[in-house]
This record gives sequence, C-alpha cells and structure tokens, in this order.
Amino acid sequence: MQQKLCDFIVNEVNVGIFSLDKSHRILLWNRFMVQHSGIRAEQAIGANLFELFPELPQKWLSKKIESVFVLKNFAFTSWEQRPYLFKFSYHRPITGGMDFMQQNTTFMPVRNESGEVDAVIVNLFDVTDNAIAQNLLQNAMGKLEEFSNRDGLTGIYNRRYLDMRFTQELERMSRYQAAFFTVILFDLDRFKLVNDRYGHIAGDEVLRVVASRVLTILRDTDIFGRYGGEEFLLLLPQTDLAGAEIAAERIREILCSSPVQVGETKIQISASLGVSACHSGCSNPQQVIEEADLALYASKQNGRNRTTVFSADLRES
Ligand SMILES: Nc1nc2c(ncn2[C@@H]2O[C@H](COP(=O)(O)OP(=O)(O)OP(=O)(O)O)[C@@H](O)[C@H]2O)c(=O)[nH]1
Repeated sequence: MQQKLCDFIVNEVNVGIFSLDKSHRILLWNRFMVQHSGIRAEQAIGANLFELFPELPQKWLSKKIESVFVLKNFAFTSWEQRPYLFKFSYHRPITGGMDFMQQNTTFMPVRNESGEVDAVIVNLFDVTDNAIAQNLLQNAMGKLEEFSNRDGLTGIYNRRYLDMRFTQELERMSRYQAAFFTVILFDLDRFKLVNDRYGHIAGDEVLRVVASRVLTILRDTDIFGRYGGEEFLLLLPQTDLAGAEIAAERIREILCSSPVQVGETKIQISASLGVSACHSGCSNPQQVIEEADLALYASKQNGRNRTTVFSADLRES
C-alpha cells in the first residue's frame, strides 16, 4: 500500500523526478519526465542518461552528480545560473522571450544500509512562470530607470543624469591620468520671441527639433541632454578643445541650416555656444560649466549664432 502511494505521488506530482546510478544509468523516470521529454519510462529506465540526451551539458552535469556521490550531500542549481538542464518546450502565450522551460534542480543522495550513496535522485522544478515574472520586473525597472534619466519634452537626457555622468567622468579622469573631456553648453537665441510670437506649444516643438537635429551629428560616446529651459549641454569624453570647437560649430550650423516647420509656420532659429575643457586636476564640475557659461555669454554679447571657446580673459571682461 505504501509503495503504491509513493508511486502515485512520484508520478502525479508536477515535478520532474528521475534517479541515476554511478554510471549514469536511469533507475527511475516519472510521468513529468515522460510528458516533457517524449521518452517513455520503459525506454528510459536502464539507458545511459547522456546517450539518451546527448545535448545535455555532460561535463558539468556529471561533475555535479559525482559530487553528490562523493560528498553525500544535496546539490542545487538555479535557472539564474543555468536556465535549463533539459530543452523542454514551454507552451505559454507569454514567455518573455524564453524558448524553453526554465528549471531549478535538486540532486539528492540515496544511501544504502551501509551509508554509501548508490543512487542520486534529481528533482526538476518548472520555474518558467517565476523566471518570466522576474524578467518582466527587471525590464520594467530598467525602463523606469531609463525614464528617470530622460527629459520629458525632448527625450534626451535630463539635468539629473548629466550631473551624475559629469561626476563619473571626473572620477574616471582622476583614476586614469590620460582621460579628459570637454563640455559644450548652448542656448537658443531669442527664444522668448519664439514663444511670444508663435506660442508655447510651437516653442516646445522647436525644442524637440533642436534635440533631434543635434542627435543626428553626435558620436555614440557623446552625452547630450537638456540642462535647463532652452539650454543644452554636451559632455564629450576623450575630446580636446579643438575637437569640441568643431563639434560645436557643426551643431550651430545644423540648427540654423533650415527653419523649423511647425504646422504651416516656418521658424528660423539659431544658438549661441560656449566650449570649455576639463583638465586633470579639475575636481569641480561646476567650474567647467561656469567656464562654458562664460564662453556662451561671450557668444551672446558678440552677436549670437556663434561659438566661443573659454579662455582666462573671459573672466576679466
Ligand atoms: N516653449 C518652451 N519655452 C521654454 C521652455 N523652457 C524655457 N522656455 C522659454 O525660453 C525663454 C528664454 O528666454 P530668455 O532667457 O529671455 O532668453 P532668449 O529669449 O532666448 O534670449 P537670449 O538667450 O538672450 O538670446 C523664455 O521665454 C522661457 O519661457 C520650455 O520647456 N518650452
């Protein structure tokens, strides 16, 4: 009666159960294993596991099994380390990009009367639902973080992110002597007039177009964001002042190259830019931005729609 009950449980439980002797011969193969592998118990029992499933990671798995025989202890694996042992398909409409059933496994030693381990029982748990939920959660967290770094209007980075990256770049500079970077700060010219003449919604559209135009000419490593209302900031890692000036001029040219179309209206825009550099020994991000701001101010003073590179004499003027 007890044996019957055991057999019943082993077959009805929704867990894969099979056992192996020292030479990896299969001694037990429950219904879960039959259903998911398509191999009947009569075929499996007596067969060598690795001959029956040549796709199994033999080196790793035989080591794991061997450790249970030798140490006489339980062993475990989780889907996070190794997503699955057997390539069992998983039939669910939402699989979160997972092709196969995700599995946790437990290896249990079976001792004989003299205390020696003469078989290992392997339990295989289908944890696909958990894995999907965890992946969805991680994706959502990733999106949330990405979202918190973005400016809601333009989609480029926001000031919080720029400040964080600025600090990181400074740390990188103090760690690696060879690292350096430059900053471009730019501000749209007479943007108040755009708002006053065409309305705030048109002004918003202009800001979006500015961001998308600049994005088309940047390098992958450049970090570009909206620093304030109509003020934008770029961090250019491993770029010297001459390179930054070229980039700034490119930005200036693309912004005034053609008017921004908002509905039927064409709005001509331009920007004033300031460029400054962060040298080794520079520890204060604010100082670099201040210097870029002084240079930007000089561009405004000298007629707008121009680029100025920071130099010490700008402090005096
Ligand atoms: N539409 C819109 N306007 C904004 C936004 N943020 C700031 N502004 C506007 O940008 C304008 C900035 O005006 P000012 O600081 O006087 O500068 P300016 O008119 O660009 O003149 P100069 O910088 O001297 O060339 C103000 O009218 C702000 O209301 C925004 O998110 N959307």
